[in-house]
Amino acid sequence: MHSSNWFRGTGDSPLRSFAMAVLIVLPFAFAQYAARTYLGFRAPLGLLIPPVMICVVFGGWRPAVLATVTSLGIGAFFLMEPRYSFAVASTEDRAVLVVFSFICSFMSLMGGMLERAERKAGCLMRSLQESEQTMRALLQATTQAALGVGQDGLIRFANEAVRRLFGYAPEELIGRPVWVLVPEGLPELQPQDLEAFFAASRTGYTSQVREVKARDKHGRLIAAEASLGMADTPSGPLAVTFVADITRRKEAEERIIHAARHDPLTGLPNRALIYELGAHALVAASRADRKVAMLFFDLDRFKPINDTYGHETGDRMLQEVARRLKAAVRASDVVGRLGGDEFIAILTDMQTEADVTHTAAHLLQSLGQPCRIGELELATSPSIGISLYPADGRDIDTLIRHADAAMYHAKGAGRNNFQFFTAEINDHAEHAFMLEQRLREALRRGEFELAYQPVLDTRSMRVVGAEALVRWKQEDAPSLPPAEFIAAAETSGLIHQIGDWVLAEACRQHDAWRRQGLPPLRIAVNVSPVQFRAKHFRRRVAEMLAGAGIDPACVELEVTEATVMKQVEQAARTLAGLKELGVRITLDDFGTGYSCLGYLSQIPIDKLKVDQSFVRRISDDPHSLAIADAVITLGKRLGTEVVAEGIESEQALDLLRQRECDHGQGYLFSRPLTGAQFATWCRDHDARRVLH
Ligand SMILES: Nc1nc2c(ncn2[C@@H]2O[C@H](COP(=O)(O)O[C@H]3[C@@H](O)[C@H](n4cnc5c(=O)[nH]c(N)nc54)O[C@@H]3COP(=O)(O)O)[C@@H](O)[C@H]2O)c(=O)[nH]1
Repeated sequence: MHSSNWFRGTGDSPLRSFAMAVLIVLPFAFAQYAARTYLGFRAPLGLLIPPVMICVVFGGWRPAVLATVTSLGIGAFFLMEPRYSFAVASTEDRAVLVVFSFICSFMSLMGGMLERAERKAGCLMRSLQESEQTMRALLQATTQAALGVGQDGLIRFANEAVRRLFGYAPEELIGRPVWVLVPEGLPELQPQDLEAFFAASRTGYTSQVREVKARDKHGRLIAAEASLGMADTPSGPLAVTFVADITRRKEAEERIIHAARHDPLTGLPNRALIYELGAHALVAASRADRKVAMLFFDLDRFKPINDTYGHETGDRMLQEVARRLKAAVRASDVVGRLGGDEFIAILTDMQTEADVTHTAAHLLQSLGQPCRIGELELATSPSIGISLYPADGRDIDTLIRHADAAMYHAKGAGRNNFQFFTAEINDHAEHAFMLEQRLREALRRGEFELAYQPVLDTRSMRVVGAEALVRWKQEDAPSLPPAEFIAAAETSGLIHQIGDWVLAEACRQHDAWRRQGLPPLRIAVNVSPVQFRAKHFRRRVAEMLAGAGIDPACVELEVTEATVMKQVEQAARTLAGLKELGVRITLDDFGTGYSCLGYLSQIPIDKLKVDQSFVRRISDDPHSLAIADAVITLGKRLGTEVVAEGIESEQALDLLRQRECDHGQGYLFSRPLTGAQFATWCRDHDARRVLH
């Protein structure tokens, strides 16, 4: 049967043709519907099926299709007379139509799936392209040089910023080994370690940041920071590195580190660096079985130069000393400044003590030469203490401590000389060290107490005040007088805490006497030169007074003449600050040594205290009497009160009274007493006075 017969066959009518067309289109429409419903998209390929099938069925291939269908046995089912047959088609045509519909559905389905796969692939491709473009744009936009390095160490990727950092065009770097850029400092990018880096990344290696030394095209070394990460690419893992130039940051860091380890005035190593370099020197000496000498320098008469000619001159002198010190030792030796006028030289690689002596003598000679500073020619000299490694100590701390002790010995031996540390100096230094430890303990345990010596009006013999004198009451031992521990407290700096305690305790006792009904009194407190020169002394006094709630006018601070004389201008400022607080100032030990009276008008004082060395001899020694006389007269001229200490006899008291010395204190009246004894003594004294 061919197509024309088929059209002309049974029931061959427009209606039959229409029915055939509907039957062909229906499965196709169904397939389209199914694809859209269940797969969610159109199947455009299915559109080709109807015309193809129509050609097949109605064209010359119809017999072949029928034969195939029949031979496959499918046709038998359809060739059977169906119970419900298509009214418009022959059995063969029905079979053909069923086969068509299967093929149609299958093709539509396949077409749909194909289309879906294509669309998915297209989407993936587009997103890949997008992310690659984004990545490229980001890598190009960043100011940091970005490199991609393969497992073989070759650069696979370089962004535009590499040009700025390394001087290479990006394309110049592609394919070149990364160690042309990173010659040192980043082990992961060295040939031998690169493999290990990649291996580590496979077992969960996380990104890291390293500081590296990189090299640019011109061989210049750059301080850089490399952030390393790992990327999986189709061609294998890639070490992705961002490299930032941190030269400026490193320079700033180095400046900060340098500043932290060097003395700003002389540029020499400071204490921290001296310890560090010294420790290295000791290790090296120990390996080579050599000696190291620690030289501790203190400049003689530097303070007066500083005070007289000003800090600028003093600073220039210290710079000159630093220069001479450096010039006099070898480059391998260490020269540093501990602070103030104290310098250190660590002489390494010494074989004998004679070597050290030779260098010390040379340094003494060099530093003793006058310094020309502007118009001035100023001379200082060093006192040098020397300790040796390993004999005098095996660590820097001990060596410096022992050299310092030897330096004090040199000062005591007339200055401008050097002294080696000895067993005798050691004993002395150890005693000082032990005393310092015991003082700390004493402060912690509250072992200090105050004794109070009455101060009387020489005319009326009324008690006008008390001088507070510190004592150290030791367990199972007699109390120690201040002469035994004040110097050690000053050296160790513990005097600040002790001084604070003395002032606070004296104020507390003053308040207690007031409450007990004692007449209004002034309380005198001794101030150490170390306390007086401390930066925050005024503030400390203000806090103490405020804490005690005492009327500041009742407090007399006793400062020695020597303390004031050492730095007159500075002392005058400090005294003026203290006066602003409302306290009174007494110049203690007046007449002992300095007696440069010209400065007295510059400083605000309320009282002069005639030193007890004159008062005790006032009746036997005309010279002492003359001095006491002069001090009292001077006090009158200056409008200050005058107090004489150390009055031990009626005779001395009479002489002082005759010269109108205002106040007096001494064993004639009373030895220093406890707070309670003082109150009783005052009452008894008043009673005796009334009776007389
Ligand atoms: N920084 C501080 N220094 C203090 C403090 N307390 C005392 N000191 C100073 O210690 C030095 C010795 O003092 P001290 O052993 O207490 O002796 C004082 C008196 O006991 C003694 N004195 C008093 N009258 C007489 C006397 O008639 N004869 C005699 N031989 N000695 C006597 O004099 C010392 C008082 O001296 P001064 O201070 O000059 O008035 C002494 O220098 C104290 O300053 C303190 O808390 N902090």
